Amino acid sequence: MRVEVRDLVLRYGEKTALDGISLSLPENKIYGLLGRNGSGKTSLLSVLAGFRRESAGEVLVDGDPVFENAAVTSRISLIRDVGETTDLGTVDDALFFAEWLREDWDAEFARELLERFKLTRKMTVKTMSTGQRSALGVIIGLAGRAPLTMFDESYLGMDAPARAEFYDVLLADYMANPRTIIMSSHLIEEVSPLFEQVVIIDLGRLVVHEEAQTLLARGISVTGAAAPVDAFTEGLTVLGSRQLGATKSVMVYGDLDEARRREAAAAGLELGPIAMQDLFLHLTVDPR
Ligand SMILES: Nc1ncnc2c1ncn2[C@@H]1O[C@H](COP(=O)(O)OP(=O)(O)OP(=O)(O)O)[C@@H](O)[C@H]1O
Repeated sequence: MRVEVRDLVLRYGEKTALDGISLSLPENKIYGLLGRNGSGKTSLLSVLAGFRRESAGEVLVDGDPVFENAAVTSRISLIRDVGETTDLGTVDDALFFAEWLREDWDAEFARELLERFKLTRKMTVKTMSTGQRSALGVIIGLAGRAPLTMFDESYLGMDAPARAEFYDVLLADYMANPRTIIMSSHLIEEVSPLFEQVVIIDLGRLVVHEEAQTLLARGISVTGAAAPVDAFTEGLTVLGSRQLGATKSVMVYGDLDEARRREAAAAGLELGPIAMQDLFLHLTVDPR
């Protein structure tokens, strides 16, 4: 499903959580939604899922408004963080409910996922560990095959091997059954290889919406003797810098054409990539 958001504002009383976000997400891609704590990720996903009504602006999924539109919301799945499924009975009850809710539910796939994540149908959700509850959320999200599926940090409770398993399964299933997937996460380095496009929000505003590869290509570290590094990076958008003795490394954000790259080489400077995590840190404001 394709998502169009225009001038979206969401207020909680006096608090403005989303402050005029416009976004256009073509269908059948995997999107990463990144932002610091309190930047508005959960708020945005809640509005996209129709859990909350926008205070202003427009939210369209496949061209239709979302809020109180069952025909659209029945095809949207938002898997939130752990804990929200705690008052359900057993795993079997949770799966039964999910199957009833989701028209594209794949019962065989759900069975396979239960085995992969080592859950049994008899387990009582309330007494399951955090990681097991996360896994249940992930199973419901994957087997639901909703045309718009969103994971709001839902897999953070799982341990590293379980998360790796989730990423593998997600990618394989997405290839076989393309759909629009939005994932919010704090584990940027870990999940960023999955993203085709990245959306970064900060303080309720859109900071970046880019192809992941383009975003990574725009982040460049320039390393060498301090004086030529300073001369080369003057006028560029500098994200941060480090100096060790006479060697300086400056992170810049922008497009460097071939001529500029040759110029750097001629000045004895080394150009290198920046990790997604570093780009993220420097493109957003520390809320503390
Ligand atoms: N129900 C609410 N009532 C009042 N303010 C809220 C409510 N929910 C969220 N907020 C505020 O709105 C802002 C955005 O919150 P949101 O939960 O969307 O951020 P987030 O990016 O998902 O954060 P995190 O990464 O910490 O989960 C925050 O300042 C938060 O305090």
